Amino acid sequence: MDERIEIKNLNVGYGRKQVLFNVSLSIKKGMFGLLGRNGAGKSTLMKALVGLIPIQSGKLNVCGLSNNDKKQIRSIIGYLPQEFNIYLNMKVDEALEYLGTLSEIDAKTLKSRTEEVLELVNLEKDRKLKIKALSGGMKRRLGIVQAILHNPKVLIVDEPTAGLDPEERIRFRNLLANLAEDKIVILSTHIVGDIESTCNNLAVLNGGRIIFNGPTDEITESAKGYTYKVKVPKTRIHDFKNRYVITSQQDFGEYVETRILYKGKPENEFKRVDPTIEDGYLNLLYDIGGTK
Ligand SMILES: Nc1ncnc2c1ncn2[C@@H]1O[C@H](COP(=O)(O)OP(=O)(O)OP(=O)(O)O)[C@@H](O)[C@H]1O
Repeated sequence: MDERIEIKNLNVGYGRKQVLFNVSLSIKKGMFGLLGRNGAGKSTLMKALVGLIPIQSGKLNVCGLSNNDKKQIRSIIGYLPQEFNIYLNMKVDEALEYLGTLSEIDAKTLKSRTEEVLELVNLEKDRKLKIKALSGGMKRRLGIVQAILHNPKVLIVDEPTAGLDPEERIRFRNLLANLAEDKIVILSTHIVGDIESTCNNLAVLNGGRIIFNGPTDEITESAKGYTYKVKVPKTRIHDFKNRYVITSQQDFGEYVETRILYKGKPENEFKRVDPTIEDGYLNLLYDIGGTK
């Protein structure tokens, strides 16, 4: 079976409100990042892929299955929605048994698969805990368990690291990267760091349109030659902020060290630096010309 997701000229909306406009993407095995501001349409795209909302027009093909084969598509996709809060009063193992049965996994396979996956996400010792007693990070890992119980070819995770502490965030990213060795994993997020450390390819969605689709390095390169560090005296900072796109700043008392994106002729005190993926992303989001 073809291990690719092909999306062509996809249009999706809610009632009269159109949210996705002519989205086209080709996604292959490994980790793929979908980056965009809040409200850009990431969750809508994820839901359309899983078949939870209808598409207005366009084509979807998931590993050889077209969007008309909804039931079959669901059987090869695992999905962790943004809000994952199921069966709070059930114990971890009870919930998995229930979910596995709903997915029509036979009892013997379910038992061995549950063991395997709980171990993979390091929750094997917590199987007797009630779901409401799990921490945010544990709950997210349980979310992955329910999504991969039926061993899908595709795993879709929507904003999975929001609210996690740094250690749990790294653990979660590594887990996804391991899973991506033999699956298509789509990670939707507005956190640039999540993409930077795990995804070789990404798309940026802005206002329901794809504004970038390509290798992660390429987005970083887009800000090359336009990224500067500038030490700005406190007395000038207000005016400076009005003129330039500041991507970060650090206060050193007498002066503020800023990082800016700027395409005009630099001033003497501008020190050119190598861009990060965040600079590249912001360069795309803002239409950066000369000064603001
Ligand atoms: N059920 C719905 N009915 C009507 N409009 C909706 C619905 N769900 C989402 N929208 C709208 O669609 C647009 C895209 O929302 P979506 O949740 O897909 O964005 P997102 O990129 O996932 O954002 P976030 O990171 O905040 O979840 C927003 O304007 C939102 O208000």
